[in-house]
Amino acid sequence: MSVIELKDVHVTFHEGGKTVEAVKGVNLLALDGEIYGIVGYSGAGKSTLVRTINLLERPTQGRVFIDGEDITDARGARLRELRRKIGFVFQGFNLVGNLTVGQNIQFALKAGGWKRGEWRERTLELLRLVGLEDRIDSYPSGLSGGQKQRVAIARALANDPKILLCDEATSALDLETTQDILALLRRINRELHITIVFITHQLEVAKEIFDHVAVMENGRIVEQGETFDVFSAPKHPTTKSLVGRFLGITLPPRLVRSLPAGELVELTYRGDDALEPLISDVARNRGVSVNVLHGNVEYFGARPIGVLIVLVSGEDAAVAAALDDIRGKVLKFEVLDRDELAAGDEAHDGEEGNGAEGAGDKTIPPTDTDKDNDKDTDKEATR
Ligand SMILES: Nc1ncnc2c1ncn2[C@@H]1O[C@H](COP(=O)(O)OP(=O)(O)OP(=O)(O)O)[C@@H](O)[C@H]1O
Repeated sequence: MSVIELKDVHVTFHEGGKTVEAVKGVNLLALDGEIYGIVGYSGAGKSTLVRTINLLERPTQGRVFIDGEDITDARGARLRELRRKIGFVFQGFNLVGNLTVGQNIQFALKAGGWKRGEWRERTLELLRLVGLEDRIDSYPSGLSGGQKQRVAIARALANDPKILLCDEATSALDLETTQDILALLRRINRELHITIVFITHQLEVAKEIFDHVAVMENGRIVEQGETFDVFSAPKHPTTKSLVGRFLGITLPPRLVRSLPAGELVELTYRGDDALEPLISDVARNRGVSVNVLHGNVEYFGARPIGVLIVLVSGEDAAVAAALDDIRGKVLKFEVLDRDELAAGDEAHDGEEGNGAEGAGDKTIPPTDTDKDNDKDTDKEATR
């Protein structure tokens, strides 16, 4: 296990007379044995940052520490030794096409100084770990994307690294294969006690395995913390945008146009908070009607975050009081602009279907509060 610390790291590229400040003064601390994730949109500087950890990219300023040792100036044999202890998994697998699976791994074993007589046994051990011992003699071209990534992971583990760096390691894979690779990485993290730094632009990956997450934007870390805390109450606009896109739910314009009068509100809440009783209480106490139009619950680790779109109707004063009651009880409260939603993209509307019934599998047609609350509870219970 290992602790990684970056102190005020900058990376500046000079290319064709242009200067690109890819990383601008990043401080980062990944603790022993955790899965530390970095998320951000394309071009934020994630790849450049993660590559400074094994000095594939040298900081133009700042220091890199592994287990308290300043490695920033490591070269020659010391650098090779460091790189052996820091495995790297790439988005594009980077397997050598004219070598078999076994030979790809043995390439790393040779570089790591393993004796030739040990290669086969060690290769089989690594392939067993990733569930591919029967493919030792296959060529990469005969493997699926997920299998190639498993081989790449086995290769990255060849020299018993203490740290594994994953650069968009699942971005080239479909959802199901992504889940398998994430489960494998989590097992490696837990069983082999390897600290993992994982960068991705996919929140579905981040929410699954990150213990700690840092959000990167324009070369800087703009927000970080425990994954659930960051995603359940995002503060920086970039985090809000990432989470909003991920959790985001939209109402078909045709449905919005057909709704009765009332305030349309989007509520984001911790899924383990009981929102349904609150909504029922508010509806009863304030004499208003609250219809749940749409709902989504996503799990971040083991903990859920929910989003509901509700329509609150009744006397103006009662609706205002009901909204006040709800506002303080949720993570995020946003009154939606009905006119804007109603004027939305007609093509999208058509795709989604003709109103509530055909409005996509996340949309719930307007019904009474209790019935919809049951649906939402069921949704959580089946996960
Ligand atoms: N070797 C390089 N030379 C010049 N500019 C570079 C180099 N590597 C990266 N950059 C630039 O640095 C910035 C950050 O790139 P980086 O790849 O680190 O971002 P990212 O968040 O990983 O995005 P992506 O997921 O698209 O790779 C970009 O503007 C990129 O064009």
